[in-house]
Amino acid sequence: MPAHALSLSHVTLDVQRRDVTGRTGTLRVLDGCSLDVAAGESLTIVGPSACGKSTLLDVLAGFAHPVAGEAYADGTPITRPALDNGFVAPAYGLFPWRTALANVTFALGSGGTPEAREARALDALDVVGLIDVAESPVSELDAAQKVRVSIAKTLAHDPGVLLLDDPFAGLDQADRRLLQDDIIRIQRDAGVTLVLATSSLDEAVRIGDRVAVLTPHPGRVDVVVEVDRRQHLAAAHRVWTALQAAATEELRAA
Ligand SMILES: Nc1ncnc2c1ncn2[C@@H]1O[C@H](COP(=O)(O)OP(=O)(O)OP(=O)(O)O)[C@@H](O)[C@H]1O
Repeated sequence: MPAHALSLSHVTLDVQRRDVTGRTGTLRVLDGCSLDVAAGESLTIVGPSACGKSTLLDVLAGFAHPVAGEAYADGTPITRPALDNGFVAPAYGLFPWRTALANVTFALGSGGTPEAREARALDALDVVGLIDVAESPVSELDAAQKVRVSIAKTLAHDPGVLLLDDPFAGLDQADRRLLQDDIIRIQRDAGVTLVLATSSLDEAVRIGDRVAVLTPHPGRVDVVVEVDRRQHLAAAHRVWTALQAAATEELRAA
């Protein structure tokens, strides 16, 4: 599948919330967010907790719908989830009693022959480095391997886009590093457009060609920092400065 270009144009999104007294109210989660991601580019999103990173990914995945503005894939409005708009579901979406191979094959649905589905699933498991444990039940895999199965489930659909929501949170530092390197390789080899939300500044700068910094309450795209690989530290410093400014603003507003 060719990579898709994504864009958000002045996206504003509200959710209905119920407070402790049972009264419902409207919370503005995203406010006028605009962002362009070129086909084949890798963009990471970073920002303080609850600033709207997951919601922004949900809009790109077609799971959440703006009250104003629009999200586009290759210029076409994103109105519902599409399989080639590959959202990587968290690892807890796996069937633990099934093998890694069965989990990935199951995710492919019923199209084509069982042999063709199995071949695609094996290819995807090979890409994420799990061919040797393809026949192991997911319950026997470690946390990092479970994340890899989740990525394989999405890759098996040959998506034009990979959307990842803090996929490596909770993994230890070494596994996290290995998975970061792998996602960089997978994105380059497959040529997909990658959008990854993360709570880690280091991860954002390592993976992204550009890093979008979100400010909270409501979520706004504050700055987008271009990452020059030769000037890695300079990019990290610019993202950190933007994050500090967002945190200071939040403290003042509180
Ligand atoms: N469907 C919903 N119902 C109620 N509140 C929601 C809903 N979706 C998002 N929110 C609220 O919107 C805000 C932003 O949530 P979101 O999960 O997008 O932020 P985030 O940056 O991904 O957070 P974190 O880094 O903690 O995962 C939060 O205050 C959250 O509680």
